[in-house]
Amino acid sequence: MLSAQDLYAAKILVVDDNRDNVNLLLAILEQEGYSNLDSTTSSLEVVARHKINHYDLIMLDIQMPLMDGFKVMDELRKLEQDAWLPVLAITAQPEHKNTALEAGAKDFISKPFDVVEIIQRIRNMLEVRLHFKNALRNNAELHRLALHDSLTGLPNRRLLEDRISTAIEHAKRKRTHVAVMYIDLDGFKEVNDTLGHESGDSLLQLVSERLINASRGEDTVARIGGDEFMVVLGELNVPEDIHGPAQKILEEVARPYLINDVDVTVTTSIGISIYPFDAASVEMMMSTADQALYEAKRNGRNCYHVASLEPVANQAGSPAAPVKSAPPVRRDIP
Ligand SMILES: Nc1nc2c(ncn2[C@@H]2O[C@H](COP(=O)(O)OP(=O)(O)OP(=O)(O)O)[C@@H](O)[C@H]2O)c(=O)[nH]1
Repeated sequence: MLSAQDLYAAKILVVDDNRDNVNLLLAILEQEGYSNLDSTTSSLEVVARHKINHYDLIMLDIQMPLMDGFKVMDELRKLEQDAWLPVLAITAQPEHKNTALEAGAKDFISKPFDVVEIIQRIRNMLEVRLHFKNALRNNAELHRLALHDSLTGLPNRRLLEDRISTAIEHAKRKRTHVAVMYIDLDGFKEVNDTLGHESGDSLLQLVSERLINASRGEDTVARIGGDEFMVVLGELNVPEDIHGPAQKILEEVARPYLINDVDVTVTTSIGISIYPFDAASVEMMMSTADQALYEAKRNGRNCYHVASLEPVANQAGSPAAPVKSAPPVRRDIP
């Protein structure tokens, strides 16, 4: 819903080469309660100012020297390609009214000014403009929600698949490697069972932050459900480059968390697939990483397993010691 506060805070630009007309319109607007007002007598300034200020309404005189209102609207339309041109044309010439509407103005006011009419037309236009802006904002929010996990704000599976696909395309062109890490917390169910679901949620949020901190800005960290996350690392020069990030994630996640004054520790297991060795498609990358995760769990948890590589034996009696895969055998990129 649009509030009176929203309406009166709308950004309005008054453009007329006659300073008296500008002052009169500003006085009418101020008297009505509008507080975010700007003005100019130079039509040449309108586009540059709109670029910076994104006005909700531009009251634009049509007959002006150097650049008339029609030319100004031509330029404004280039800025507002998918949007709604917030122009209220001002004209003394009856024959300009239709032309102004055809040129993109949403409405017009005539000179000499009729104050009651001006106030109503401004209000009508602003209502449409502000509803339009809200709709755009809501659309953007819906789009964000469709692609992100609501608990952690991380990309969800849908966005993740897109990112893996882009990373593979990039790697094909650059002849580099992509790694997909399938990350699953060890014994997370026990946290829920002993501390409650809310603490479990907090832990998932804190783990998300740790994963982001342990990754590069260009990597994608996603939550794909429950206590399962994925990290996509692009532009690996050699497959061996995965050992550092995997080890870092194991260590970061394993540092203690303070949740409602309780120290909580949790470890994680990671399955890793590497393009182009393990898989050439998004689905295969994810399912191969899943199988590798199964191996990591089987190997004692708190470790990572790279699908294409053979793991070395777990260090007996030391659950905290990660099982590392053997150094990879170098293969040429197909
Ligand atoms: N708090 C919380 N719990 C969740 C959420 N989604 C799933 N879970 C719980 O997370 C647990 C995940 O199950 P598992 O992966 O089998 O649990 P685990 O103890 O980590 O098992 P391992 O991976 O074998 O170590 C289940 O108990 C789910 O109920 C959530 O959004 N919040």
